[in-house]
Amino acid sequence: MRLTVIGTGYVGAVHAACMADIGHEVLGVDLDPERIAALAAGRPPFFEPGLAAMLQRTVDTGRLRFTTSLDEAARFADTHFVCVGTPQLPDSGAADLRHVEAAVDGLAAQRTGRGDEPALVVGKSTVPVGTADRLARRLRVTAGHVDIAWNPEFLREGCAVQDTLRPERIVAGVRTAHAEARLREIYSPLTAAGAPFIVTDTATAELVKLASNSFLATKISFINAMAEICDATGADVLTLAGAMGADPRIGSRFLAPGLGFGGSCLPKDIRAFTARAEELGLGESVAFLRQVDEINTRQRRRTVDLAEQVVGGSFTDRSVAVLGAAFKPRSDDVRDSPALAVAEAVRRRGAQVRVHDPEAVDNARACHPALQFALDVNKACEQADVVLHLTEWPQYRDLDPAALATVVRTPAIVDARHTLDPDAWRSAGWTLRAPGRPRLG
Ligand SMILES: NC(=O)c1ccc[n+]([C@@H]2O[C@H](COP(=O)([O-])OP(=O)(O)OC[C@H]3O[C@@H](n4cnc5c(N)ncnc54)[C@H](O)[C@@H]3O)[C@@H](O)[C@H]2O)c1
Ligand SMILES: O=c1ccn([C@@H]2O[C@H](COP(=O)(O)OP(=O)(O)O[C@H]3O[C@H](CO)[C@@H](O)[C@H](O)[C@H]3O)[C@@H](O)[C@H]2O)c(=O)[nH]1
Repeated sequence: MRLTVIGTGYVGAVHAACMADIGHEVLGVDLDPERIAALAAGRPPFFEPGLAAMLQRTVDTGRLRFTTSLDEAARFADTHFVCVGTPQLPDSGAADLRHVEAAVDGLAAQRTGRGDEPALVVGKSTVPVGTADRLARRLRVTAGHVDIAWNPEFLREGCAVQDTLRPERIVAGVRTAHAEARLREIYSPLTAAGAPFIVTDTATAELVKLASNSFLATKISFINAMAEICDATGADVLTLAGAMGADPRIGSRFLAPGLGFGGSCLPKDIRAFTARAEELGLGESVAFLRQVDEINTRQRRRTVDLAEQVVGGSFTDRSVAVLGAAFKPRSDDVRDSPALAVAEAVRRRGAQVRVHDPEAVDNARACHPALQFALDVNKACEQADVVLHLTEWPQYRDLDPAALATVVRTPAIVDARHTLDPDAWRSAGWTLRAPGRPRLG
């Protein structure tokens, strides 16, 4: 089938490439001409495992093309996936829907009437519950020949290609049988391979996305709240999480304690959900999400405080090495990165900070020009008074503690992600501290 993908960021670029890979003819659209030029040459504008090869392959077959023209998109296909950003508004925390509205209105206005069937606009962006209904009411006034559906995206950065090709579920929020049939046809290669296809109304589809992210965020903050209790009582949060997770009703996934969640989704989505609930007069129903957010932010401060304790109570004249800048491993995305928030706070408290990351240094430097960056771990750790392990890239787990001990000034490390082997580091002469694991200290 022919389809377009409007917005070619982390979601849109992956969706476009995967849809072409499963056999569709796809036109990707973005306002950013540099991004479009890179994609058209088969180069992803960000790091995502597996994407570069897939992009090159699908561009070479001719099934995937790119443009900056919405007009061309409207003429090219009858199905348009909207994957534009829905960032957080600065004051209220609500979702900024400007880009979604511009894309949907633009498509409706430029629709030139291909055949009798209405064009189908499929939202993939994360939006407040009720958005599709509101857009549909608006479109009925301007363009009765456009149908709207919501098909929220659940991919995780770092494994986005696999998540798209083998999704745990496809949620199709539709208003018409025609929209359902079209989405079933588009996703048939994935459903034939076993992906569940859940059909619902658009409001429920929008809510599945917000409720899922809120639940995941709550799980992470729950275990981090337990880490605080562990620090005060001598209990061990890793053993606790392992024992809790062994109960299948609880499950061990998303129960990893440490520095908490960041990125472009969980933090902004719980705030946008709270803002929407308050708008509906239902603030109390999700009041716990404010606590989830607060617990999460507190983990950043706790990590800074722990590091300050390790260097003797003050960062003044101290040199701090930071391992990790991306908000999670296998990504170069630094949006709301907990690691960079900690690095910046440590710098503001007077330390000299040098940050290493395998993929995210360029993005990090652009947002945090006052931090220093190093392209290899040894350079970052040279003469450091403490090393902070803040993003759990697998290569950090494989570091040789004995060799690194010869590079730093003081062999002290804070493992805020709990993926280093404490015994290996301590037997190489390091002091290793980790939040929620007071007995290590
Ligand atoms: N990043 C993720 O892992 C992820 C996963 C699931 C859902 N989401 C949601 O998907 C949406 C997109 O997220 P993202 O991370 O890909 O955003 P992004 O900022 O990486 O990309 C958005 C792209 O849309 C383009 N754009 C904006 N307005 C446009 C317009 N009118 N026409 C064409 N292009 C336009 C921008 O230039 C940009 O390239 C958000 O709602 C987000 O919450 C993100
Ligand atoms: O047990 C855990 C799991 C994750 N994290 C942190 O939580 C954040 C988010 O991680 P993850 O959810 O894996 O990454 P995202 O790519 O942000 O994906 C989330 O947000 C996307 C955008 O909405 C959704 O599509 C995904 O389903 C949802 O997992 C990262 O900072 C992780 O370090 C933890 O601290 N502990």
